[in-house]
Amino acid sequence: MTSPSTAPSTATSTRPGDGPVRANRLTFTKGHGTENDFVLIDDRAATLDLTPDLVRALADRRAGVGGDGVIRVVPTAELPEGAAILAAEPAATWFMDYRNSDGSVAEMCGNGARVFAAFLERLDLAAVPLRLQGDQPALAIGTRAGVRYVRREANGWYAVDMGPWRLTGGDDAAIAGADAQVAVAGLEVARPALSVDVGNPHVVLALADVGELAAADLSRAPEVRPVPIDGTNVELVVPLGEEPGADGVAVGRLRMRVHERGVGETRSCGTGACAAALAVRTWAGAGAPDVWLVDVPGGTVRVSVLASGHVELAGPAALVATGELDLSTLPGR
Ligand SMILES: N[C@@H](CCC[C@H](N)C(=O)O)C(=O)O
Repeated sequence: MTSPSTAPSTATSTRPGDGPVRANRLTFTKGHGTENDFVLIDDRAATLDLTPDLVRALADRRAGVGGDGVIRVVPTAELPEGAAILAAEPAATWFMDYRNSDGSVAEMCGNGARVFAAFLERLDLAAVPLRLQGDQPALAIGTRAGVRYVRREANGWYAVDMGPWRLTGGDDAAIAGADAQVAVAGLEVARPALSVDVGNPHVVLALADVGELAAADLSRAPEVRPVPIDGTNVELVVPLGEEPGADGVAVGRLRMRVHERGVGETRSCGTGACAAALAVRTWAGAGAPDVWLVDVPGGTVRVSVLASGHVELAGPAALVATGELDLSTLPGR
């Protein structure tokens, strides 16, 4: 993404103008960001009817390809929300159509945005006019939460400007440090928690130590009160203190597990890492670090609170396989 010449040109399995399905076989790529894994579909021709049933079948880990979600590349102009996105940013020509593994639609996926950028590079679709973020070239992408900008770092990580964030409960929640109660199986009492909106909804609760974090049973959805109307992602965090960053400025660190809306427990959640860092930073008060390393079961991501009022997520993205799925083998087809 730093320049068109860095985009790999191999394994482009769909020709421009083709749909992803030929002879009832769907071409897909499998990718992950810190083991939050996705089935990626090149639908640049916007011909695929990505129904909830098809999403569930693709994401099925036994009868399908398997993934926490499905991500479709589609021209932004083809989406109902596309006109508003393109009016805000004409360079956001490609839209990340993200679906949870249960078939539901979500506004945003942070790990998915990095993997989406890597997939656009693989497809040679990332050499669109790049926008400057500060002095860095960045790829603009359309999402249901609005335009997002992705840039490549020297270490190969992708950094996503995740846009504005807010504590859902406003100043009162910031002062109290909580606006919800969450009961988690395996933990004895319900805990106070802080709701954070980073384009999609999150509720973050702090646990005493890594022993408690390990004891939490996330095979069932935590019970959140008051019940969020649209559901929520829930992050369990253990703050691990501060450490010196590369430039000598203190960096915060925390460990996190997550139960994702529409999925279940996953090995990483990018928006969840942002929400977790923002909650822990709020609890820590004035002088807390702006940069946080978030350790998740699938690796580590970096969250930075930007002076612009946005939050940035950085981490790896990997494309691990490309193949064809025989759609006639899927249930109901
Ligand atoms: N894993 C994603 C978040 C995906 C959406 C989420 N499950 C929701 O329904 O809001 C991430 O990396 O952010």
